[in-house]
Amino acid sequence: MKTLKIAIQKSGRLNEKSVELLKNCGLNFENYKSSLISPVSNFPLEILFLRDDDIPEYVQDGIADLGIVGENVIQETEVEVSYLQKLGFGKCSLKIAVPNNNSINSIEELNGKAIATTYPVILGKYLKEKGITSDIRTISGSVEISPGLGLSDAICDLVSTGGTLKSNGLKPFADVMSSEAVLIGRKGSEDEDLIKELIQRIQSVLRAKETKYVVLNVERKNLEAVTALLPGVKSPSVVPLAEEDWVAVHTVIPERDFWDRISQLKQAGAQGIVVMPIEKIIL
Ligand SMILES: Nc1ncnc2c1ncn2[C@@H]1O[C@H](COP(=O)(O)OP(=O)(O)OP(=O)(O)O)[C@@H](O)[C@H]1O
Ligand SMILES: O=P(O)(O)OC[C@H]1O[C@H](OP(=O)(O)OP(=O)(O)O)[C@H](O)[C@@H]1O
Ligand SMILES: [Mg+2]
Repeated sequence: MKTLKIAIQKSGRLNEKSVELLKNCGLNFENYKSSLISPVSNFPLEILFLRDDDIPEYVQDGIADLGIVGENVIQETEVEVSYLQKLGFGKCSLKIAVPNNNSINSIEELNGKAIATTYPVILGKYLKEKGITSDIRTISGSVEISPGLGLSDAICDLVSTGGTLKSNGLKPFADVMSSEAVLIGRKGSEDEDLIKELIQRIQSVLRAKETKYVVLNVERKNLEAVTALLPGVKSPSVVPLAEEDWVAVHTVIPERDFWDRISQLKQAGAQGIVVMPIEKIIL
């Protein structure tokens, strides 16, 4: 049987979450990064630990069948790959930022200005679309210090909390793109059975993360009001309790509006609400 290869980041922002996701999919492997390649003992898969910048091309060229990498890196490397699944971590935005005391107030004022970035391709396309010509200065890291050093008037870099911008006296100015980690595959790989199986496992883990398992007690006379608040569930399980006229309801609730839903359930008569994490949801 064919052995698949999946490329993940060796170390950095996406490494831990990528390893966690694959382990949650029931894949057994040693996380020895020094070996750079780790066989999975219970699935025909090998894990390649790489610099994130190299992952899109490895996948495009078929050296790896799959990869986990930020959308920003895919756009920057301009590869032809299939986007198979958004993964919900590594969320950040690529932004243009300027020094706090800077007088740049509109995007047009970036004309003729120097912008330092590690994302010259994405920034170049963005500026072109806006009809702006700036001097893009490509550097490989620590972009935020470049205005302070007199190397540029503005920067274009990834932002999540905004802490790095703030501590370098910069303010965000324009959103270029938002990004998160995604599973990518070689073009056409989505039709392969082993890849379909892996995607299905990943989706079952992601679905479970978005949902909580809830057990609550309710008096029969309030059962209808309580179940009316659980529209997403086909048919919650209703189990009789030793105490007559009382039942236990087992259901799942989306993480998104969890606390709102819980307070509505309480108002409708739910009591003794127990909430449990879900490991996987397989449709
Ligand atoms: N502050 C952040 N918050 C959330 N996600 C981020 C943040 N910064 C970067 N990312 C995402 O994580 C990815 C990896 O970031 P990291 O800083 O580890 O990259 P790197 O230094 O280029 O690593 P490598 O050594 O693999 O080349 C980025 O491409 C982006 O998609
Ligand atoms: O908005 P914040 O939460 O402060 O995050 C933004 C910072 O995170 C990333 O760098 P990282 O810390 O990954 O270091 P690196 O550039 O050396 O990889 C990015 O390049 C920013 O510098
Ligand atoms: Mg990198």
